[in-house]
Amino acid sequence: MRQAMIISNPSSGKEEAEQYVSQVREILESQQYEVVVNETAGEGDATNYCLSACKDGCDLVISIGGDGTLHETINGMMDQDHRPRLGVIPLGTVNDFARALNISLDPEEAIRQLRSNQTHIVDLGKINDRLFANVVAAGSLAEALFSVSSEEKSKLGSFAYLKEGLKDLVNTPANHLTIEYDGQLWEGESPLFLAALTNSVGGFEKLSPDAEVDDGLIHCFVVRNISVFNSLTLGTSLLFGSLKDHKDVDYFTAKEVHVRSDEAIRTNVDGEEGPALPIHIRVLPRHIEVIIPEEV
Ligand SMILES: Nc1ncnc2c1ncn2[C@@H]1O[C@H](COP(=O)(O)OP(=O)(O)OP(=O)(O)O)[C@@H](O)[C@H]1O
Repeated sequence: MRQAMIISNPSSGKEEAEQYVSQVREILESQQYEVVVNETAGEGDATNYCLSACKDGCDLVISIGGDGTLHETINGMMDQDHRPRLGVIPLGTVNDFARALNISLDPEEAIRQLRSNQTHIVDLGKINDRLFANVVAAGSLAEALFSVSSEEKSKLGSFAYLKEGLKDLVNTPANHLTIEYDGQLWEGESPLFLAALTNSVGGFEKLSPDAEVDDGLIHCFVVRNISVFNSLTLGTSLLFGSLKDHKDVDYFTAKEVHVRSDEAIRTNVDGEEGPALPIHIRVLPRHIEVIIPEEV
């Protein structure tokens, strides 16, 4: 019999994971899976559960939770030769990974979509010694953007990021960054460096429109030191998705990126606090197979 593991975070979203677990279990059992359910109790649990799923040769792992739970889940697959197929039931406020794969943001619909026979083999990224599914952000503006509380995020959705970001943009100091990518160099002042694997960043689905989930590329955006005057147009670009064409933004793609600074700069990885600079990012092309909805 095929084996499936459900990893569910009872604290995600509106704390409604429990009611979805039985619906997911029902679908998997109807597909002849033997199902194990693991609820997370805190940080690291989803990683440990997924690691044991890899080691036990499990066929399928379903992550029920927000981007944080998904991030922890995929980290259980690090350095594993056997990586189970992945299903995603999004319960968070942003849900970038689900957005990028056209998985419904309505959990009940996403559960129905698990019956799909279609999968997509997608890239993952590695930052220092951990994996990421979506985005790495660094710089003072990233710190401002990602310091939004969960409550505020739930209330305002993606716009919370923008609201906080714009408020701080004018006063955000730039940091001196040195970015080496595929043998090239970018050096200068920047309040924000973004490295995206998918088109959806912070809930903005058009922010990185050229990024395909399996293109083997890291899509990098470096915001150059911006004047007060330009902060408004940059905000509009964040909203309407022309970030890479903005005159104060440098855009490039790479397979491998090193970012360093003499200043102490924290990063944000898939919406969670990440390592401080220096960072080494590389793409792991077509690394995991994810269940996606059938095309209609
Ligand atoms: N039982 C639990 N109680 C409280 N926190 C938990 C529990 N299990 C896991 N966690 C923590 O929850 C965090 C992940 O939350 P997740 O991102 O999935 O949901 P969310 O915060 O609702 O989503 P979003 O960030 O998109 O709003 C992780 O930091 C993890 O350590």
